[in-house]
Order: sequence, then C-alpha cells, then structure tokens
Amino acid sequence: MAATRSLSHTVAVITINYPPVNALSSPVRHALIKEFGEATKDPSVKAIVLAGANGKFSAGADIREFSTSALKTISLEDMNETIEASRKPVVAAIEGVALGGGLELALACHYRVANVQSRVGLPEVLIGILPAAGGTQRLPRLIGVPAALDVIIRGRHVPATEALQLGIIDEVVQGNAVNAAILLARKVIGSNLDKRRLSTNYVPSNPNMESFLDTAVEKAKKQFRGAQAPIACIEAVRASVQKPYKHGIEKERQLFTSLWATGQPQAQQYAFFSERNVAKWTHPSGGRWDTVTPKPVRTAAVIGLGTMGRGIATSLAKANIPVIALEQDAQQLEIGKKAVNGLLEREAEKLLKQGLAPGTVLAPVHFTLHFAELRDVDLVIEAVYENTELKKEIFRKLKSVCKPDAFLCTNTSGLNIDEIAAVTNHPDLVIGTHFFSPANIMRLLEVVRGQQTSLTTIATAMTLGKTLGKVSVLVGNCPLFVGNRLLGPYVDQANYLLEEGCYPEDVDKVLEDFGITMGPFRMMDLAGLDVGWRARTEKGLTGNKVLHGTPARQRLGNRYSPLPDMLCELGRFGQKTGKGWYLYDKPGGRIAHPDPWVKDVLHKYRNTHHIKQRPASPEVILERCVYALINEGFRVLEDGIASGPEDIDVIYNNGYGWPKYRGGIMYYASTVGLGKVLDVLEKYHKEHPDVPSMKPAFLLKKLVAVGEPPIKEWRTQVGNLVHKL
Ligand SMILES: CCCCCCCC/C=C\C/C=C/C(=O)SCCNC(=O)CCNC(=O)[C@H](O)C(C)(C)COP(=O)(O)OP(=O)(O)OC[C@H]1O[C@@H](n2cnc3c(N)ncnc32)[C@H](O)[C@@H]1OP(=O)(O)O
Repeated sequence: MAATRSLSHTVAVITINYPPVNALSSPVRHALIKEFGEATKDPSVKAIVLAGANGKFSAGADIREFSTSALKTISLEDMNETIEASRKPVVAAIEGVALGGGLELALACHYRVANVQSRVGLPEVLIGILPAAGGTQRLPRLIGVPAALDVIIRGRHVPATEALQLGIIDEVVQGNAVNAAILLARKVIGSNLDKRRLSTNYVPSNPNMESFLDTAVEKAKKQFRGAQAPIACIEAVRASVQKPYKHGIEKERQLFTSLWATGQPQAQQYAFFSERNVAKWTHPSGGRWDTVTPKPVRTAAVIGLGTMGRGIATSLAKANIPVIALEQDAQQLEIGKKAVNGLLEREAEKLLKQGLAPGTVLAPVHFTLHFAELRDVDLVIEAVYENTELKKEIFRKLKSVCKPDAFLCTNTSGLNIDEIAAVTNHPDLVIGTHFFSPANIMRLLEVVRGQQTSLTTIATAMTLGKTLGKVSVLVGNCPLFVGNRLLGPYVDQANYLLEEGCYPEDVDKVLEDFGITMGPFRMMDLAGLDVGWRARTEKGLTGNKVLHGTPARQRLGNRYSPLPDMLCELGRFGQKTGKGWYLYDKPGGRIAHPDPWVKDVLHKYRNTHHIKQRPASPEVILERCVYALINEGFRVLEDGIASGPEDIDVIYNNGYGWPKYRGGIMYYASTVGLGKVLDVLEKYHKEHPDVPSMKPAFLLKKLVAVGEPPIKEWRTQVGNLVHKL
C-alpha cells in the first residue's frame, strides 16, 4: 500500500509508504485521498496526522511522472485543497525531508511538527520547474514575500530549526515527530482552523512590493543567466500578493506549462537523474556498485595542506571522519593548521545555527610532521602539488608506514595513476581522487581507476565520495582524465579565434551568455596561465626544447597558437599577477577589465603572421568552442574513459560551470542534433585539417549513421566500441 492508516485513540495516522523517498506518485496520491476520505468520515477520528514511512516525510512529486500522463490523474494541488479544507485538524509529522510537493503537502496541513534533524524546502527550481502545487502561494502567505522568495529561488534545504524561526514549522522536537504530532493533534481538536488554512489568507502588499519584485527579477537574471525557472518562481509569487488564492494557482499552472515548453525542465531533470546514475558504477571486468562491498573508512590522513589538502581535510572532518593532516615542515604545518581550523570554525558556526552540537558532527583533525603517525589510518589522500616524482616519493614512504590494507589515494588533476601505483606493494589499493577547488565546497569528485585498482578500492572511494556529500564519477586513467582533457580542444579553439580576429572579451561573452559560468579566458586567468605553460614546456611545445626553425604556429605538423606562451614569457600569469588575458586592479584582483595592451599585441601578431582579421559571429564562436568539447566527449566515450554520456555531463555540470538547464555537454549535443554537430565539425575540419581535435569522432559518426538514437541509448552503442580499458 502506498499509504496506510492506523488509529492512535482519536487520531488517525496516515503514513505515506513509497520507497525510497516517499515521492508523491500517482498511487500515493490515490491512496492518500482514499485514506484521508475514510478518516474524515470515521466519527471516532477527531484529528489526522500525516507522516512518511522510514523516517522521511516526502521528497515531493515523483519527478519521473512529469513526462508521463500520470500527472494528470489526481493533481497534487487538488489533493492539498482537500486536505486543507478538512474540518478535522490535520498535522504534518516531518522527519527526514519534506521537499517540493512534500512541503507543499505539509503547508496544506493545519500544523507542522518536525524532527530537529529534518530539512524542508522547495527545490523545484533546481529541476527547472516551480513549486506548482500551491507552494508559491501558500509559503508567502505563511512567512511573507521576501523570506518565501529566498527559500523558493535558491531551492535550498532549510534545516528544521531555521524553518521554525521562519515560521514554516510550528514545533521542532528532538525525538519522534509522529508522536509529537499526535500530541499536538489531540490538543487542537475542536479549535478554530480558519486562520490555519493558508489559502484563505491574504499576502499583504506595501508601496515597495512591485519594485522589490522587479529587483528580484533583475538579480535572478544576472545570477542564473538564462535559467527560466527562477524568474517563473518570482512571477508566481508576485501573483500571490493581494490576490485571491485561485488567481495565484492559475498563474502557477500557466507558468509551469510555459516552463515545460522551454525544454529546461527536461534538461535539469536529466541532470538530476544522471547524478544518481553515475553512483551506479560498473567496471569493464563486470564489477558493479551493487555487487562489491566497500570497506569502512574510520580514519583518514591527508598529506599536504595547500589549498587542496585543506579543503579535503575539512571535508573529511565534516563527514565525521577523524583526520591526521601531515605537512613537510613546521612552518607549512602551522599555516595549514590555521587555515583548516578556520574552515572548521565556520562549519561549527553553521551547525550551531542549525541547533546541532558541532562536537557530535565534526571529527577532530590532528596535525603532524611524522609519517609514522599514519600507521593505523584506513585511507590516505595525498594532496601535494602536481609532480609525478614528488608523488611517487610520498607513495614509497606510505608503502613503508601504512598498514598493508590501507587505501592510498592521490589527488591529481591529470597525472598517471598507474605510474604512481607502481612504486607501492599494493597497486590494487591505489586510486586517483580528483577533488575540485575549494574541495570542502565543490561537489564533484573524479574517481580515477588505474589498471590494477581493485573493485573494493573503487567501491570504497566511491562510497567515501558520497559520505563527503560529493557526486563521484568513476573514470578511466588517461592524461587529464575527463574534465581537464575536454578543456584542451575547447581552449585551443578559443585561442585560434583570437588569432583570427576576436578578443578575449568577445569569446568569453558568447560563452557566458550561453550560460557557462566563466568564459575560457577568464577561466584561464583564474586558474593561472603558468600551469599550462609549464606543461607545454615539459612536453617540448614551447621553450628551449623547440627545434630551431619550427614555424611559430605549428607543432608536429598541426596548428599551434603561441599566444598564451607569449603572455607567460612576459610574466602575465592571470589574476595572481594582476595581468593575463585581462587586466586586474592588482595582483590577486578579481575584476577583469579588457586590456588595450592585449588588443595591441593581437593586432601586431596578426600582422606579423599575415592573418586576415575575420571576427567570428557569436554563433560561430559558440559552435567552435562547444562542439570541440562535444567531439572530445565522444572520444572519451570511445576510449572507455567515461562509461556513458551522463558521466561527462555530471562532470561538466558540477566541476566546470556548465549551465545545468542545458543538461550537460552531451545532452546539449542531443538537443542540437548530432547531425548538425557532425556537419559543422566536418566543415571545420575540411577547412583546417591541421586541427585533429576537430576531426569528427568515430562514435559521433556512428550515432548519426544509426539514426541519432536518444541519449539514453548511446551507452549501448559505446559498449560495442570500448576496447582500451
Ligand atoms: C498542465 C500544468 C499542470 C501543472 C502540474 C503541476 C505539477 C506539480 C508541479 C510541482 C509540484 C511539486 C513538484 C515537486 O515536488 S518536484 C520534486 C521536488 N523534490 C526534489 O527535488 C527532491 C529531490 N530529491 C532529493 O533531493 C534527494 O533524493 C533526497 C534529499 C530526497 C534524498 O537524497 P539521498 O538520500 O542522497 O538519495 P538519492 O538522491 O540518491 O535518491 C534516492 C532515490 O530516490 C530517487 N528520488 C529522489 N527524489 C525523487 C523524486 N522527487 N521523484 C522521483 N525519484 C526521486 C532518486 O532518483 C534515487 O533513485 P535511484 O537512483 O533509482 O535509487
């Protein structure tokens, strides 16, 4: 049964039971209405409590139903109206989560009691829609327009104690919320419920309301560039002000329908499910997420307390895993310790605000200079700077101090895991963990399997990622893994566009208008131009190792742009030096100004190399940069480095500022049409055969040849191709 009913003296307890998260699917809505109807009719029932089984109230509407006709059966809002109209008091007993339609259901109840650990929220905006089961109308009636907008537009999960302060919840309890709800229900039997029916209240206005809402729209346009759902949320809330409830509900529905037609909800819901699907990893050997048992990680060590190590140590402590943090000298250790303690203090403050005792949630971090102290830890994450020799030296030390079954992770953004694993006695226990900076905040974790990494090691690293609150994607070992590998052809195109007549700000603007958080030149300035320069120098692409007589714009017979090298030779490394592709107010400054010096250099460069200036149209800029990413994405799939398009999309959405409302790189390709992507790449490659990265990938051609199947079927096509594992 999707919902059950029991009786506690005069109080009927109706429990939603629809694992795993009690989504309000069609069977649940039918069962709720049935049980509710019977409880209302039963004269022995004087009050009703709504609860969720297995410690979760409800995660809201069943997202999978949005693209089916099941949504058209009993609507969530019809159900909510029935509940709100009840003459017997109805109390929601919130445990775990009351999200989206789950909170909207709770708002239709007359009272809400929540367990202190629970969270409530209206996260619909994160899946491209608005809270269209009365949420945009009842919440402002309950807590006012500004507070409601803050909850709705950000889609954040509000901890129970904050929800109590805001007035969303009536009572927070430490223990069982159902028992507390039954007690409250008994207390309010026979009381007047008029004021508790939120839909009958009015949202008061004030002379500033319209301009407040207009400002909110302008802010949302800037902040969520191109995302339609936040704007729709504001417009729906606007419709609640001084208007009857029915008017607002009508507007909610209209906005839902218009949003659906933009395609953004479908893209964001694909992104939502992709994040869950990547957790279901598979290995070429046949090992799978559901057949391999991870080992527990009770204690961990972090080596190196630079930016990455600090974030990783904080992340582990936040997940209640005691950490030993190691640095090479006393001074570095002191600096690292101060930084980690600062980050932990901020976490403790957040926990205190949520009414939780930090000591019970944050594990301790012990700081040391001595490798010997790592002898008992279950897992080590090495996070020193990107240098294979240095990492190998550390792994040699770990081999001699750690217990034989300790898992050894290397935090690298692209070095060879197998080479590092080879210096240990147990390469099967070595794995790559590519965290993204700042590691205590960024959600993405690329888990990189080496040739010999065991299934247990993979399962343990993937589970650790989940424990740290990350979305972990299992990828194969190749230079730069998935995320950074795709950047190469993308950045090349951006550089070529400068050679041909664009300026950094033109290229960045097109990609930022498209929704990418930071265009390629702003991104390179932030990351530091010297990082790529060092790598190119090591590879002999620039610097003294380049053979005399090599044409400036060619390497190994292929097109090469020396522009970034020219900047680095002049000490222009980006933000940190105050100059790069842009000019900054000071070294470390963040505001990028177009630099006349760069313009001048580009003019001279084009003259020197007799390049005719042909500024590209926004469409061409977008196609060349984004299709370069897509093409490399297909190559990554062909090489078996990512196991499906969803994996690439999750990486780009969560680590590289790709707009989620476009689903991901590969999803975007599917919406543009693979035939079109192929045509553009073929045309470009014909004109520039010296740019091999734009040669259409075999997999792309194959998918077009078999009739462009939907993205969910690409994995099967890839499966037939994977050789190199
Ligand atoms: C013509 C116009 C008519 C108008 C029509 C109006 C329609 C009504 C429109 C709006 C009203 C309401 C909308 C909503 O409620 S949308 C949903 C809002 N809720 C959410 O976004 C919450 C999403 N879920 C989560 O955030 C998390 O899952 C979690 C916090 C609840 C639990 O996290 P965790 O423990 O980490 O588990 P997982 O994330 O891994 O999830 C487990 C499992 O459950 C699936 N799942 C989760 N939520 C939902 C859901 N809401 N619907 C369907 N399935 C859900 C998830 O996919 C996992 O599945 P698995 O991989 O197969 O195990």
